Amino acid sequence: MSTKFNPETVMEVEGLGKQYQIYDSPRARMKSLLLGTGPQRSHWALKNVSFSLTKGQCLGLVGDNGAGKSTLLKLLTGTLQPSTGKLTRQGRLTAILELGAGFHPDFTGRQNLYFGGSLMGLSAEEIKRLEPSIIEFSELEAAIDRPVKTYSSGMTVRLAFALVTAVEPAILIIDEALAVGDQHFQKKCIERIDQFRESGCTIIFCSHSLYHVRHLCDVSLWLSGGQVQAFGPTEHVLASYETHVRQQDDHGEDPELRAVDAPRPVRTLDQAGLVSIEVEGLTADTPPLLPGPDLVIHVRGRVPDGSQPSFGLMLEQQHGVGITSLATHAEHAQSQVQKLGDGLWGVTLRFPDLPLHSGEYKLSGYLFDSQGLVTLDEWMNAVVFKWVSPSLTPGLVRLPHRWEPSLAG
Ligand SMILES: Nc1ncnc2c1ncn2[C@@H]1O[C@H](COP(=O)(O)OP(=O)(O)OP(=O)(O)O)[C@@H](O)[C@H]1O
Repeated sequence: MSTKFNPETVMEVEGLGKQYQIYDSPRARMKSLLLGTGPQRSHWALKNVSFSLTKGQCLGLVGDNGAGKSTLLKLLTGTLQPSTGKLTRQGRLTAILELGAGFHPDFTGRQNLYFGGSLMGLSAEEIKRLEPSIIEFSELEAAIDRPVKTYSSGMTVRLAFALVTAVEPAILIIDEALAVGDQHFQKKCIERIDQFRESGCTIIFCSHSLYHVRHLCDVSLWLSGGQVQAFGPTEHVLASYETHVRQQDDHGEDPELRAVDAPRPVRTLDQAGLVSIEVEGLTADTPPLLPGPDLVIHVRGRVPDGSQPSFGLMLEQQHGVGITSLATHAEHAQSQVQKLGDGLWGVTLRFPDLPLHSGEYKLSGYLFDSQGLVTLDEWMNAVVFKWVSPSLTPGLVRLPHRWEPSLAG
C-alpha cells in the first residue's frame, strides 16, 4: 500500500503488530530487566493488521472481548509503540479513549479545560476562546468551578467529550466511552459526530453497539484473536460478525432459556422504556400459535419528555437466523407512531399473508429517539411463537416469485 496514489488517504496502517512480554510477577520482571534476560513468555495481542482510510470515511471497529481493539486504538493514538509494522497519518488526531482519564481530580472543571487542553496541544488563548462553547455543550455551568473529584462519571464524560471535540480534528477516535453518558447527552454526542463526518472528518468508532456501528460507519474492521477477520463495507463485515456471535450464543446457552421470561431492568415512570410488545391473536399453547394469515405486532413505549420515539422490531428464527429488522425512523413511518397518552406512544406493524415457512420464530423490540440515534430500550426475544404455514414446503421464506416456461431450443 502507498499513500502516493491517493491524496485523500489520511491514515495508512501496514502490518501493525503488538507483542506483550509476560512475566509471572513484578519481581520476575525486575529480575529480567536487571539481568538483561528475556521475558518468561510473550503474547501477540495484535498481528499483521493493515488497512487504510480516506478523508471522511467512518470505520467501525468490532470484535469479542480481548480481540485486540483497545491495543489497536492505543497504537493508532501513539499511547503504545508497535512491535512490528508502521502507521502513517495526516492531520490532527483526537481520541476519546478512557474519557476523563487525563483530568486532575483536585482541579476544578474549568482548570481541567486548560490542563487537558494543553495535553491536546491547544494554547491557553485557544482554550480561552473555546471555553464558553465547551461549558455550554457540557451543560456543567453550575459545577464548572467545583473540583472534578466531586463529579459523577457522567459529568466527567460530558466535560471530556465537550473539550475533546471542541476543535474538529482530521481523525477522531471514539471508544466505548459514549455509553457512559445519559441518553440526552449520548444523542448530542452522536449528533456532533454526525456533523464531523459530514464535514469530512475521518472517524474510527469502536463499539459493542452494532446498531451504532451500522448507523455511523461506512466501513468496518472485525478483529479476532488480534488479527483482521474481515474488513470492508459495514453490512458485509457485520453480517459475518453477527453470524459468529450467534454461533457463540448457541454454544454458550440454551436459546429457550434466554427467551421471553428473562428479567428486564425495572424502569420508573420518569425513564424512557418499552411498555409492551404484543402479537395479535396468539393461542394459549406453548409456544403460542399464530393463527395467521397476517402477523400483526402492537408495540408501545413510554418517553417521559413527551418527544416522539421511533420503534424497531426484529424477527428471527427461534434458533438465531435473522429474517428482518425494521424501524419506523428508517422507513419514513414516523407519522404512524401515535401518542396514546401522557408520554405513551405506540405503533402497529403488519406483515400481510406471512410469507414464512412453518417453524418457531421470535421477536425483539427496540425504542429509539425519533432519529434513531439513541437506543432508549431493547427487549430481546420478547415474544416467541409458532407458525404453521399453509404451504408445507421446506425452506425459510416464500420469496416473491413466478414460474415461467423455459426458452425454446
Ligand atoms: N499490558 C498487557 N500485557 C499483556 N497482555 C495484554 C496487555 N494488554 C492487553 N493484553 C492482552 O492483549 C489481548 C488484547 O487485549 P485488548 O484489551 O486490546 O482487547 P479488546 O478487544 O480491547 O478487549 P475488550 O473488548 O474486552 O476491551 C488480550 O488477550 C489481553 O489480555
